[in-house]
Amino acid sequence: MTIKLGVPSKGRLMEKTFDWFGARGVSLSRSGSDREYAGAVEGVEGVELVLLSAGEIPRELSAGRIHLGVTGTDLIREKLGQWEQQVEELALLGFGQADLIIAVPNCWVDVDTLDDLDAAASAFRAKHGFRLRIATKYHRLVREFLRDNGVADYQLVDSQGATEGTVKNLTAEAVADITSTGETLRANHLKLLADGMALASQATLFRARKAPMTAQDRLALKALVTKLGIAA
Ligand SMILES: Nc1ncnc2c1ncn2[C@@H]1O[C@H](COP(=O)(O)OP(=O)(O)OP(=O)(O)O)[C@@H](O)[C@H]1O
Ligand SMILES: O=P(O)(O)OC[C@H]1O[C@H](OP(=O)(O)OP(=O)(O)O)[C@H](O)[C@@H]1O
Repeated sequence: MTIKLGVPSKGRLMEKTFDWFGARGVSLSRSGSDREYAGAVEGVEGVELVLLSAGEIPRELSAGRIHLGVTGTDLIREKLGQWEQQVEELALLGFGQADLIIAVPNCWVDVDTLDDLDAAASAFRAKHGFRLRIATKYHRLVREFLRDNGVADYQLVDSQGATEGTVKNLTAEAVADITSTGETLRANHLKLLADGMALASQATLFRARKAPMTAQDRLALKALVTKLGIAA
């Protein structure tokens, strides 16, 4: 058998992940054409590269189909209940930083904090007869964050992309999404709440707690983490 290392197959995390491993003497590369999801690992024995969507890596780790995986901390916490029992954080990789935040329209001049949002949500329900809508793809994280901060009278509406557009499109009153430069929020006339940061995320190397391993795999894993300069 081999140790399976899951890495994002494209997008913002792939190249930086390749660079991070490369800087530590483990060369990851896509083999074949640009469109073929096959990869190669050089510099360490017994490790196989599995190219996957960043969003699918949590599930593959949890199922034990990959032993190691690189993805955002936000995706692990959102997609895996009791994530710490399923995966171990081996290393924060120092890129892919993004914050999960709650944002409301700039024109809501009386709403700057979560307390204000709670008050606005109650007033909204009384006036409109339905709950204020917050668009997000981070259902678990946003529910937990708002519950812990006493915001009650809202409903989540699912948005899998272009979330900041939902306010202009009148399908939501507020959004909960990832931001890094803040440009998308600004361009869509949204402001983040002063205490509205639910999570600071970055790309992280995770180990699956339940992935089956032979004695040989354990040696390969040990050699890999030693080469990467991390403890496991
Ligand atoms: N500006 C940003 N916007 C969105 N995600 C970001 C940003 N910066 C870093 N990230 C992180 O990148 C990860 C998502 O990466 P990406 O968008 O490539 O994945 P994905 O949407 O699952 O990809 P795919 O389209 O292959 O399904 C998340 O962990 C997220 O926190
Ligand atoms: O703060 P910024 O630097 O502007 O980045 C934030 C934007 O980037 C992400 O969208 P992505 O590009 O993944 O597209 P999506 O809308 O399809 O999720 C995220 O959902 C925000 O919309």
